[in-house]
Amino acid sequence: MIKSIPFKATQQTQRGLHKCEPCNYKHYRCPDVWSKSNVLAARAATWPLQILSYANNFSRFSESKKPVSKQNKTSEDYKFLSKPSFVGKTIARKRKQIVSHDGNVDKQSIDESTKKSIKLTQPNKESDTEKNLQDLSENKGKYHGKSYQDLSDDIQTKQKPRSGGWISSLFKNNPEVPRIGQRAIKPLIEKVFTGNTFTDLDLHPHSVANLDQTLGLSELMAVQQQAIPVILQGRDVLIRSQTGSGKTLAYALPLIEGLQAIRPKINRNDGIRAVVVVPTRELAVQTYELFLKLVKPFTWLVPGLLSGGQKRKAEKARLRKGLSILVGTPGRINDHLRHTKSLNFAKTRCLVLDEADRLLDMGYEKDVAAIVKSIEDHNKAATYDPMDLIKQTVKKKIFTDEELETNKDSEITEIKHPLTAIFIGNTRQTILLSATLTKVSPSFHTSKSCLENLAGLTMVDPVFVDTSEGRAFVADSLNKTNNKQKNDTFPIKIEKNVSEKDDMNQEVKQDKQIIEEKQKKDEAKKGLKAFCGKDHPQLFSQNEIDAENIEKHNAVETDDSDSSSDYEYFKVQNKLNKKQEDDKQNESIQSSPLGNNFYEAVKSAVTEDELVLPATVSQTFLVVPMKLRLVTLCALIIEHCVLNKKGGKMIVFMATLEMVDYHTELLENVLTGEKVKKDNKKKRSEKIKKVGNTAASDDENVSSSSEEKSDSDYEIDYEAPSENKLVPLEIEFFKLHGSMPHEQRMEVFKQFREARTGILICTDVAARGLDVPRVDLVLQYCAPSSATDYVHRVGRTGRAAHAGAACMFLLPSEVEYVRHLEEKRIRLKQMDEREPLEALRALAPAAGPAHRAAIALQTRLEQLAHSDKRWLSKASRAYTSWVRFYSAYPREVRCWLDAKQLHLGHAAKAFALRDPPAALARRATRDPCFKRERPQNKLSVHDDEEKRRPGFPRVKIGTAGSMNKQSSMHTASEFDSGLPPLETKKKKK
Ligand SMILES: Nc1ncnc2c1ncn2[C@@H]1O[C@H](COP(=O)(O)OP(=O)(O)OP(=O)(O)O)[C@@H](O)[C@H]1O
Repeated sequence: MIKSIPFKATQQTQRGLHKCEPCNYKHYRCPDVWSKSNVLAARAATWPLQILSYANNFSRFSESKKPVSKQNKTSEDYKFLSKPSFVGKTIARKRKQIVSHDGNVDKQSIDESTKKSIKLTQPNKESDTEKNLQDLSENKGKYHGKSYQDLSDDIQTKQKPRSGGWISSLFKNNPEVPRIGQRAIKPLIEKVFTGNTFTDLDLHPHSVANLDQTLGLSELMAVQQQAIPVILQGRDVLIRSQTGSGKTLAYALPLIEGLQAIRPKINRNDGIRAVVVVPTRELAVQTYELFLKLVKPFTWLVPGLLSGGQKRKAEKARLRKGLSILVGTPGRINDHLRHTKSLNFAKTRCLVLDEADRLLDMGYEKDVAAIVKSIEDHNKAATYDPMDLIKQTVKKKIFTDEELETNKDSEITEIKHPLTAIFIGNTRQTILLSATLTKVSPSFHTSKSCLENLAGLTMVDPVFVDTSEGRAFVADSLNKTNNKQKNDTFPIKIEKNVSEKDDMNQEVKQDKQIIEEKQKKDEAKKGLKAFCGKDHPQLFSQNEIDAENIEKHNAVETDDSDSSSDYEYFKVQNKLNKKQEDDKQNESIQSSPLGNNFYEAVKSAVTEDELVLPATVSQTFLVVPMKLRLVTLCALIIEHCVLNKKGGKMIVFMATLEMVDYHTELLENVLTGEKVKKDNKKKRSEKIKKVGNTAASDDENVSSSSEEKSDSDYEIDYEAPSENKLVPLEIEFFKLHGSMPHEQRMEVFKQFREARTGILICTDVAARGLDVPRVDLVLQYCAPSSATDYVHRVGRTGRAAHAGAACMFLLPSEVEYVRHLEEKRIRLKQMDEREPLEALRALAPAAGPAHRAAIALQTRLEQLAHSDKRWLSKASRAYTSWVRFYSAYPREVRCWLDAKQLHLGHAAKAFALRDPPAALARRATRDPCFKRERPQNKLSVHDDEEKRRPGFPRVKIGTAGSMNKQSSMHTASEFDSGLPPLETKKKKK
């Protein structure tokens, strides 16, 4: 018999003994009905239903949760709480009271009703449990082994889209868009073409003819006019010239000129004479292709390519056959240095680092250092001659015009260019190039600067070629006879007042003394330091040059570079010059024709952190609230690629490869109706199949149709409200990022180069060096990590003096980033962010005004992103990767690109997601495909790798590589060599 014991809150209840709801007993756990397993089973069976009903019942649920006002409660309501001795967590429930008509509690009826309720509830609960267990067994297949995330994703994707009026929050609660004016910045201008032709240079006539016939080039570009003679002189050169100004040809042409002149003619078995290192595979291919074209008249010169992703075996075979010029990425070259015996640099006399600032950054420093060291080691091993060492004849010889004339009868006259002599001699030439070769590279924040931290490179008396107007023209000073003529083309305005020199105050004199002491010290070392341009006698007053000095200065030494003292030297020099500027010294350089050009050039071009962009590119930015970013991007694409009658070609830069993958697929499906097309195609083919299978049994048909029906219940209805109907457009999409398979990467690059119109969505892998014709718009969907990255991205348009446009998306919180760019003399104009949305009317003509069209588009984007689990996980991955990227912006730009300012809920909308950020992060972290991005520069000489692969030389160099770990995280995968990763040691169980 079931006994009713009136429940009392005692000390025991505090310890866990509590009233059991179904049987009204007080015990720890009900032994028969509510066993733990039963409770769990019953709960599990009702999960999906609970979740489903959660959304619909939310409002009711919240209503029922409304607190009961205290005033309506009687003392009876607080029956068990009134006990003064009770302090604990157990909350007494209000027992059902039966109140008689006169208002008193009817105790007898309580007992009866309690008995009744026990009698009634006991069997009911049992039957509920049975039902739950039955449910569970029925749904076992469906929900078994599924996590909460899976179930919630199921529900998300199977929910039907809402029919009827769609209330969108797209234009609500957006922050105000600030309008910031433009500062009066005068951007630096560079002249692109000179008006001179290739025939004006001392080049082989076949080369000139080939340029005209194969490449259609006849007019010289500024950087070519300045750099080619200097390189032919055999000098070490640093070349800084704006993007798309023809730097590749500026070094490739003289290299071939020097090599073709070697007599007897070299052949491919003679060994690699020149090595060109570039940061990305695409750039390597592009450079290699240019060399192939340039060597056409000189068939005995063979260029070769070593870039990641290709089969190592094929590359080995190519190396075995022999090459004269090697173009490659650092990782791959290093790999072959370790594994391919036939790769030997014994005869390498020229090293070119294209995009040098990048190569000496991003952790590549080690790879470059390893290449430099290999060149030196191979050279030493090949030229080991004890007699040579005794004679100490290893020195660099720079031939001047006088020398060439006076030694007419000697063997030197047989060599047209000193560069040829370098190729057959024992010294080495180093050429560094970049559009952003600045002394204070943004990624270097130590006292060591970019140019002083050159991965073990030694540059002897380097010449700095800078083509921007108003800056010194170093190459002129090399050749006295040509000086005047060249100065006419590029006037130098270096101001210097000799008369006032004597009146310098004491401080300046002291500074001067320091410099002199430094010079003496250097002379005492009998060698020259890299970048100590003032030490180069040819660059200063001609009277001061004597033969002995030249001899001294030209002697190559092997002392370690004392970069910190160099840095002091530069500082003092700066101080001096500022002083001189303040004093308004107005004497022109013409008064001293060979003034300290080199020093001035280095001072103005290297110490100032100013960046130059082609004047033909119009630069703008749009401040777009987070929620509107995706629709605005679509609008710009439509405006540029569809509404533009000429047909536009554009590049969109995004932060991460997950973003590139997701956005390319999403936009392609929605804007071109790819998904609808595919679905229709599928339906049609299914129909055809069905017609063909009329002989199939009726039973089968019935079962299949029922299956179809159940599936279609969850399908997204693309025919939904006509207002939301989008017109499919003709746009060709391409994508490019570092994690794509090599073949696909090359194919995309090739296709996009050949395409007349289209849109390339990519990471920063396409930011440097790529020369894609007819790109007329560069869109930066995510702000770049530095001003130099901005320059290189924008530099993909407006190449070779063609017109171009660049646009950058900024959030209202990021708007001050423009000021940062202005500090670097980059000037951008703000555009009205509402204007591009008008283009969406072409996509959704039925929607009416632009904002309705935007809502229709956003709805469709969200529908697709939630159409199945694959889409959901892709979207969540893209979102999470972007959040991670954003929070890892380098410190120097973090004050403008601050992750704390982000509204993550709005950001989800920009990825066409509806979930709250926490749910998105949860989904992404549970996704097995989504690994935390790690640097994949597999062939870098990391310390741990050295331990695993003993024998590979460890190169001690500066710490610049590690300085930029964060930014390397963003794009490290772009520099993957394509080789399988090193085997990791398996942990013992
Ligand atoms: N003398 C010339 N006349 C006309 N076009 C030229 C000339 N020299 C080079 N070009 C063209 O200019 C374009 C840009 O050249 P290149 O890629 O060498 O530029 P770059 O300075 O290396 O650019 P980036 O800094 O972006 O790497 C190429 O399409 C090339 O064919």
